[in-house]
Parts: sequence; structure tokens; C-alpha cells
Amino acid sequence: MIYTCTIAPSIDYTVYLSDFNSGKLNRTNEVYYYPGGKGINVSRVLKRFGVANTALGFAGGFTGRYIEEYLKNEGVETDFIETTEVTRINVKIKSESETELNGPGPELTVDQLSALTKKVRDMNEGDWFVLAGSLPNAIGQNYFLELATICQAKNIHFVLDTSGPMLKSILTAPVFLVKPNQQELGELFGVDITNLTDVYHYARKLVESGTEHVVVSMGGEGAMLVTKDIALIAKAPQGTVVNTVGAGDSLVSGFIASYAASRDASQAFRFGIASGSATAFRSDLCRKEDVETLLDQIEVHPFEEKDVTG
Ligand SMILES: Nc1ncnc2c1ncn2[C@@H]1O[C@H](COP(=O)(O)OP(=O)(O)OP(=O)(O)O)[C@@H](O)[C@H]1O
Ligand SMILES: O=P(O)(O)OC[C@@]1(O)O[C@H](CO)[C@@H](O)[C@@H]1O
Repeated sequence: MIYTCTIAPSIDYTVYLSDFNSGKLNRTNEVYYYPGGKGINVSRVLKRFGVANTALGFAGGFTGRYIEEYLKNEGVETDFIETTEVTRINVKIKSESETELNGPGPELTVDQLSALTKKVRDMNEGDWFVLAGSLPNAIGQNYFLELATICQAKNIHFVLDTSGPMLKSILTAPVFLVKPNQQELGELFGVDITNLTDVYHYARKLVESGTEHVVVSMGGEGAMLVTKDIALIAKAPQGTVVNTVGAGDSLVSGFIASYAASRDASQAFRFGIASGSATAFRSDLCRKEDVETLLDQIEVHPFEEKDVTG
């Protein structure tokens, strides 16, 4: 079974307007209320690929209920731990550029955190645990390290898609897949990454410290996959970008869905990129048919440093 976990879900209140003026009254006529948060996006896309999964995390209040109901209607199983706090609403403004206002995550009690630990302990060998989205610093890195350690002991595929100091600390544990974007990879090492040689160099460092698969996403430029045996690069397909929110999460879903079926990292990488781009080219998250249409356009090549250093 695949479990996703979103510590801080959201309703993504997504609005489109042709001209956004900060500091002025802006009226919108195209609005959407998507259930959001990175793990939840991974769950929704997996379901669209026909892959059963359960969304874990913390949710509460009217927004929490909305998210749960929406997911159930889409056929995504949920097993959220209830919070007394109302789950956040994140505002996504789509105009000439994309502006996002993300609220803070919930404050969680020791009992609530223990309830999540128990769910991870109850997972079976070979299961997947996808921890995605922001991880409040207040929880403390030891908690997430403990979850990672349980996954290691039980041979659960641990997938991590987060950013900030917490990413750094959890990466001291063995991780099956980590998907930083180029900027997050730079932040992890306190450097500014501006070229492919550096992307490769720092992804390689993560592999050397124990991560099995490192996928560095680079928005419209595509992505790079580095493992101990291979380094691959692929450009993103061409298309009209509508909404990139959830593109990275869709890449993660595509990689997992394909890898779980084929055990082939190269194939999974290609399917992941097609999934990320298919989401970027539509308002909500991608559908399987969108991804299949883009697959032919994606060429995966071995990455060699000499390709960019001359
Ligand atoms: N402008 C774009 N054109 C085509 N494909 C895109 C574009 N932006 C993103 N993608 C696709 O989605 C993948 C992930 O994108 P990105 O690097 O923006 O992830 P991210 O920063 O984690 O996104 P998010 O946090 O919004 O989910 C890319 O590797 C690419 O395949
Ligand atoms: O505040 P976080 O947890 O870092 O990110 C949350 C979020 O921006 O990420 C998803 C897209 O990846 C959205 O659905 C959601 O609003």
C-alpha cells in the first residue's frame, strides 16, 4: 500500500485574473477550491493513475472536512488525524505571474504525533510512505527522524519531498526518493546552483550520503535523476503553462506509480517528468491520458559532466 502524509494540508483557493494589482481591489471570476498540500496532491494523482493509496496527515474544522469529502469523492482513501485547529487555506493567484500565500501548518500535540507514529509502525514491509510538504519546525527533527528510522527497519520505501532545515536533518536517514527542486537543492548545501554540473554534483552528494534516488526538478527545464549507478537528464515537453502548483508533486506521483509497476528508475523518471508537465499544462492536477500524450516527447539521456563543461 502507498501512504502519503501531509502534515499541513490546505484548501488551495485558486483564482485566475488577467491583471493582478497588489494593494488594489481585484475582482476574480474564475475560482477553484482544490484540496491541497503536497502529499494530498501525490495521492490525487496516484488515484488518477489507477494506483490505490491512503492519504494520512492532520486535518480539522470546516476546511478539513471539505478536503476529506473531496478526496473521498475522488476515490482517495483518507485516514487523517483530527485537529481542533481549522486547516489552512492557501491562496494561489494566477495572473501574468503566479503569486502564492501559504498559511502556517497546525500546532500538533504529543498525542496527535504519536497517533501518526503508530500508523507508520502498523505499515507493512514493501509499503510506501511519502512525506511531503512543509514540516513545522516546532515538531522537532527527531520526530521525523524517528518516522524515517521506522521505515528503514520495516523496509518501507520512504519518499521525502520537503524543504528547509528539516529536509537536511531527515536526509541523514536512508531515503528511497527525494525530490528537491534546483533552488531547494542549493538551500540544502548553502549554495546557489546555476548550472547542470552543480545540480549533478550536489545530487551526487545526496546519493553518497545514502539517498537511493535523487530527482532534481528544474521547472520548465526538466529534471535530473541521480542514483549510485546512473545519472539521467531529460528536458520538459513544450506546452502552454496554465498552473504549475502541484507539478513537483505530480512528478513524484508519476515516478512512484511507474517504479512500483516496473522497478525501472529510468522509466519512472520519464513518466514522472511527463506527469509534472501534464499538471503544469492544466488548471488542476494531471490525468493519465494527459501524461500518456506527452510521453513520446520526453527523451531521457545519460548525463555526463563533459556535456556541459565542454
Ligand atoms: N513551465 C513548465 N513547462 C513544462 N513543464 C514544467 C514546467 N514547470 C514544471 N514542469 C514540470 O514539472 C516538473 C516539476 O516542476 P518544478 O521543478 O517546478 O517542481 P516544484 O518546484 O517542486 O513544484 P511545486 O512545488 O509547485 O509542486 C518539472 O520537472 C517539469 O517536468
Ligand atoms: O506550504 P507547503 O506545505 O510547503 O506547500 C503547500 C502547497 O503550496 O504545496 C502544494 C503544491 O506543491 C499546494 O497544493 C499547497 O498549497
